[in-house]
Amino acid sequence: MKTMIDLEEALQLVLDRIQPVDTECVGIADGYFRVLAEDVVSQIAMPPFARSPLDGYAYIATDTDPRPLQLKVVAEIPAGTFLDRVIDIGEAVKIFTGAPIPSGANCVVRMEDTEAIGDKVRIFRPVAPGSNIVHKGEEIKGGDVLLRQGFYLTPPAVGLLAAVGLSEIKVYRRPRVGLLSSGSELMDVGQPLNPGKIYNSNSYTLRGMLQQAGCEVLIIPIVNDQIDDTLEALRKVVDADIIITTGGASVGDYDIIRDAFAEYGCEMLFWKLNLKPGTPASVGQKGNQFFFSLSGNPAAAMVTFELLVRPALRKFAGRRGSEEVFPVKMASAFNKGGKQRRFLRARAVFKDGEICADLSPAQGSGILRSMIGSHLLIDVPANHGAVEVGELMMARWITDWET
Ligand SMILES: Nc1nc2c(c(=O)[nH]1)N[C@H]1C(S)=C(S)[C@@H](COP(=O)(O)OP(=O)(O)OC[C@H]3O[C@@H](n4cnc5c(N)ncnc54)[C@H](O)[C@@H]3O)O[C@H]1N2
Ligand code: MOO
Repeated sequence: MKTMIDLEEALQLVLDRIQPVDTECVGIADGYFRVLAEDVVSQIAMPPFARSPLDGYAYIATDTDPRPLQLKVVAEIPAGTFLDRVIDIGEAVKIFTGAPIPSGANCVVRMEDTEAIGDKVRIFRPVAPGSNIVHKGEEIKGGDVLLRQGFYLTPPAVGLLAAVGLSEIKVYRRPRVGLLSSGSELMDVGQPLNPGKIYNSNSYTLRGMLQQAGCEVLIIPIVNDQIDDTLEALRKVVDADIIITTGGASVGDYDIIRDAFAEYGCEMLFWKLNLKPGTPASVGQKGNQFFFSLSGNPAAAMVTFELLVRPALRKFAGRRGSEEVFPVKMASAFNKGGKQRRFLRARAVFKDGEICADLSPAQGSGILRSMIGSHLLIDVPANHGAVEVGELMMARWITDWET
């Protein structure tokens, strides 16, 4: 088994073996945060007809209209209706925002620049031909590919599906992820804390991150530092695509997770990443199931989730693209240079006209609070030395984005 490998090598080892999950059809209201399994082509234009963006009057403008211009009002078109008649020169139609432009009209003047006088309208500021018309298909043409296979369906993307009248879509099934917190010191919330124990927070943190990533989460009750108990727990989630454990990952006598994985029949792909925090992570595979062992330290578990598990989830879920990395200017310093590559948690702040990275004051791998309000992971290469204010560092977002 490989050990102490670079993140990129670890990702390659894992991603090369992952196949996307199968697909299913769902109603679009069940499509949020799912991944499209087909290209979506619009059958209709949007808007489906030329429409008015204003409340006002539609008429036939010329380049030589007098000021004011007086026209006869021959009809009214509230939104949701249409006028079954062509309008002529000298005529106007009272029209409301979102209503179809009547045949013949070539402009809309806004209500505020007009005055109604009986069945006439006086237009103080006549507009040029073509003014204030939203053309048919301005946003979407019939036959346009709206969204590609592999697209992560954000709320506006689901809105777009609705806008073109789609009620069902083909998506990848949600990856099923079993979540196991290992540690004899752990207790679940809802009971008084016993001596030497701590509350299990990792299951709650990771559960939410998995839900946001569009996964179905199977929570496995806390498991003691015992191989037999761990094996029994693993057998309960045989239909999970991925199993994530936290704790028991390092070198202590009670760090039994790797042994449990091996005894369960996993081929171990690697143990230990050459980075901090979260060094003792490992990944195993048994058939189509993948097993991620993350550090029990709460912030380390989150960071390695971002670096290692999230890209794997993307591939499982059928998503396109990969996490973006980009340079960001540092708004604060970090003096503890080290031999190992390190990912620092930072808040994205606006400073001197730029978005900068302000480091969380606590960077310990056990400090969960350091993740709250942190938006970025700053990649500090091995042997980089101190990180200085104003220095440009490579960063990635801590969250899920469509790409
Ligand atoms: N002799 C060595 N000791 C350690 C090494 C090493 O290389 N040599 N590595 C250290 C590093 S780095 C890390 S990271 C941790 C990883 O330890 P484990 O993954 O085995 O995690 P645990 O020991 O089980 O837990 C660490 C810490 O986190 C707390 N924890 C565990 N699970 C949860 C949970 N579900 N919710 C909240 N908190 C949790 C646990 O109580 C510990 O305090 O090992 C170092 N040691
Ligand atoms: O690899 Mo550990 O998370 O630094 O303490």
